Amino acid sequence: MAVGAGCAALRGCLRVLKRAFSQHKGHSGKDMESTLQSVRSIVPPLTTGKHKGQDGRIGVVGGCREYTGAPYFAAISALKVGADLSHVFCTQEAAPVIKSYSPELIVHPVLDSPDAVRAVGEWLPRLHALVVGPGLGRDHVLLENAKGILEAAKAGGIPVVIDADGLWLVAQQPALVQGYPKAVLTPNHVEFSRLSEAVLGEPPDGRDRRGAVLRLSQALGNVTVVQKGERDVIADGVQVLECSQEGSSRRCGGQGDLLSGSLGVLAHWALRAGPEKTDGPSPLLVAAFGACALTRQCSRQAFQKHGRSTTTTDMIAEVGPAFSRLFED
Ligand SMILES: NC(=O)C1=CN([C@@H]2O[C@H](COP(=O)(O)OP(=O)(O)OC[C@H]3O[C@@H](n4cnc5c(N)ncnc54)[C@H](O)[C@@H]3O)[C@@H](O)[C@H]2O)[C@@H](O)CC1
Ligand SMILES: Nc1ncnc2c1ncn2[C@@H]1O[C@H](COP(=O)(O)OP(=O)(O)OP(=O)(O)O)[C@@H](O)[C@H]1O
Ligand SMILES: [Mg+2]
Repeated sequence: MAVGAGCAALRGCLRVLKRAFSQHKGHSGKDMESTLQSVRSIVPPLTTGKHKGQDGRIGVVGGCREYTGAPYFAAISALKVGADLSHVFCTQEAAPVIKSYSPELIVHPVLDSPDAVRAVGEWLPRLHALVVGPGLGRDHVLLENAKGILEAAKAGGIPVVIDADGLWLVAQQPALVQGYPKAVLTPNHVEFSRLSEAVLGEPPDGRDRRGAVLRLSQALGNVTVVQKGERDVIADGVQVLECSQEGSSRRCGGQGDLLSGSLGVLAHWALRAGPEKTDGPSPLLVAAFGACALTRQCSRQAFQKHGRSTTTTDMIAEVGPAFSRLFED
């Protein structure tokens, strides 16, 4: 018993040392392959003995008058990656639009109601992960409701992926995610600058992206941060990974939504598998790397077929084949 506990502690120490040593070095092709292998280890097997919901019940908080595509892209991506149920919590006006895109999503028209936080809160215990922000918009009432939902998710220990206007909210109130170990932020270039200025009081150093992402992550109490770009840079306060999986030169809107929706499922799978399985990088680093690689591979495959006319819908059609290619072959 004591020997077993000692071995587990030693393995834990070795993991931390390995992570600390890899903090400053580049991420080579060999590292990429070993991280992809870690992603493969968290993917749950498809077996006949499972019940609906076991492989993931994901919620997306977003969808308003202006933006109905973003929450749809995030929620459908979660399903296509392998979640069993995908919910969207949006405004009353956005709900019929999102429902009409897909009969597969469960759409709750609650986000602009006076008791939005209670209504979503009732669902939270049934969700494995929450994606906050795609298509949320910047309306004050919606942001306040998203804030209440985020606080309830934290109180319930639910993993949260924060993207798009959810990051706008966090830039106004960084304390919302400060030190929450199950949070992942997925800023694009502009969102990253905004967050850095809000949290660190200065714009990021563009010559040292790895350092800039690590500093933001540390300042937020080791929250996982994914800076999207030509290469995706991912840090969890201790270690930095880069994903340079080949994507495409198409920069149509919605690709980030595919990433955040996929990450919702992968975060759940990775945390469930735990650090013993991911062996080296933390579960959320592995999940984030997996979502980045998958999004870029979808972009590559869609671009091979559609070239300049590639849109996010074409990329979503590639989620299945891209996932198999990266994580199952
Ligand atoms: N079909 C839809 O419904 C979509 C809705 N979206 C939503 O639109 C809302 C606003 O999102 P935005 O991403 O526009 O955020 P912002 O409103 O903060 O705008 C960011 C601006 O930065 C620019 N930008 C992005 N990457 C850049 C880079 N590398 N260098 C320089 N400029 C860069 C963009 O063109 C954009 O104008 C969010 O709610 C988002 O989810 C997007 O997700 C796209 C798809
Ligand atoms: N210059 C680039 N070259 C290759 N891939 C890129 C480039 N910029 C972004 N990407 C990839 O595109 C995906 C989305 O990143 P992007 O910066 O477009 O997010 P976003 O602006 O939040 O998207 P959205 O329109 O969904 O809000 C990520 O997987 C990222 O790796
Ligand atoms: Mg975005």
